[in-house]
Amino acid sequence: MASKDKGVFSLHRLAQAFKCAFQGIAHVYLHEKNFRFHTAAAIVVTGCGFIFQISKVEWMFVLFCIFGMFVLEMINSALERTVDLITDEYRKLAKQAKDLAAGAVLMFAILTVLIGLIIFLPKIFD
Ligand SMILES: Nc1ncnc2c1ncn2[C@@H]1O[C@H](COP(=O)(O)OP(=O)(O)OP(=O)(O)O)[C@@H](O)[C@H]1O
Repeated sequence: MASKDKGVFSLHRLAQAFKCAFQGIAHVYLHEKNFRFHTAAAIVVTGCGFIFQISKVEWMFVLFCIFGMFVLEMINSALERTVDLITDEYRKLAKQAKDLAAGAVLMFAILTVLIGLIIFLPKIFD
């Protein structure tokens, strides 16, 4: 019966899903300083995009980096909370899980910096 109900489209359920998603975004913004740092960086980079009048394709790369960073940071935070929910003891697997997620964020941050340099450095020197 419950699985049947899930298949039925409901505006109320859709609104609930959006509400939960926005609560997640508000939570990560309020509780994760890295997320606030990414937000500040995103505002600066967006400003630079307008100042240097970057092309449509460059905007696509910039937006991909900005939203990719937000998404990864949120997944990292979700994983940290999940691990903390499972154990508050020191566990090798808990360390690996958290370090892997942090490593994924770092990898994307490096990509973001490289793309930023490729787009903005030539314009700065022009
Ligand atoms: N239960 C645990 N067992 C083993 N190692 C852990 C455990 N919890 C955390 N660690 C280690 O401590 C590091 C920091 O963990 P923590 O949960 O404090 O994340 P953080 O990087 O401080 O998070 P934030 O992004 O919120 O600053 C992890 O990357 C991991 O190496």
